[in-house]
Amino acid sequence: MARKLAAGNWKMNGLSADLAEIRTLLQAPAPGCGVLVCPAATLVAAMAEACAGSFVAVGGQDCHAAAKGAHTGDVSAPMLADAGASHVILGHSERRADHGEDDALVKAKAEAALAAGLLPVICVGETEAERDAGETLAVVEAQLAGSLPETAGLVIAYEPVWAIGTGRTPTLEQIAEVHDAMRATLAARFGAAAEDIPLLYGGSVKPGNAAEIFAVSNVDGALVGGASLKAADFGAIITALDAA
Ligand SMILES: O=C(CO)COP(=O)(O)O
Repeated sequence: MARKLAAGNWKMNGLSADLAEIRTLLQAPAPGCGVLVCPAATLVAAMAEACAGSFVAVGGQDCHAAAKGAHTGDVSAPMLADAGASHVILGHSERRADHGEDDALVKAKAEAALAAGLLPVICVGETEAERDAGETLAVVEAQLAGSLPETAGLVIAYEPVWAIGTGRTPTLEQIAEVHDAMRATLAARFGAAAEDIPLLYGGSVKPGNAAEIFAVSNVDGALVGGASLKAADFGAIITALDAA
């Protein structure tokens, strides 16, 4: 069984004053599930310091495929690890859309992350047009085939693009269909190790819908955007996962 994981993606939000939300989160008793928060690169070191020795792990939101070099504005996996990160989100649909990232680049970044000792959180998911065309499983399978690293030390997040920041979510049956298919694909690829890969759902997860999503087959947690910014909301989602 994969360890359950509640992950927060702060996206391009958060100034140093917002670390107060993390300090509030840390006042709760440590849950049994894993907890991860991924702030912008500017906050990784300060958040890692605030979370040192606590139940909250810290991650980046992207890394370059190279360990260092002439890549102005980019951050490498060793830099994130050096700042105290243990994870890095890769292939988020916002990066695929905003920066033209394709599966091959996501895979190269994942290999770089693993080489630096970071656990990649690889994001996949269909657009609304792809779902309407009945292509959801094919799109997700192709993204997994193209973007996974060679080894099974990773986390996968299924994030339908049309559910991100919209307040809309797939039905529980639709989530189960994709998560079951992803587990089967991972088993074919990695064998028994696939059971240990946490499969997160992401897209408009809130305190009000978390419990029902966490009860879905092969859902091991969530990658939470907007509702991870406030300790009260993210704390409620963590509590729901812990109880699932
Ligand atoms: O993209 C997401 C997490 O990576 C989901 O964002 P929201 O939870 O704001 O819909």
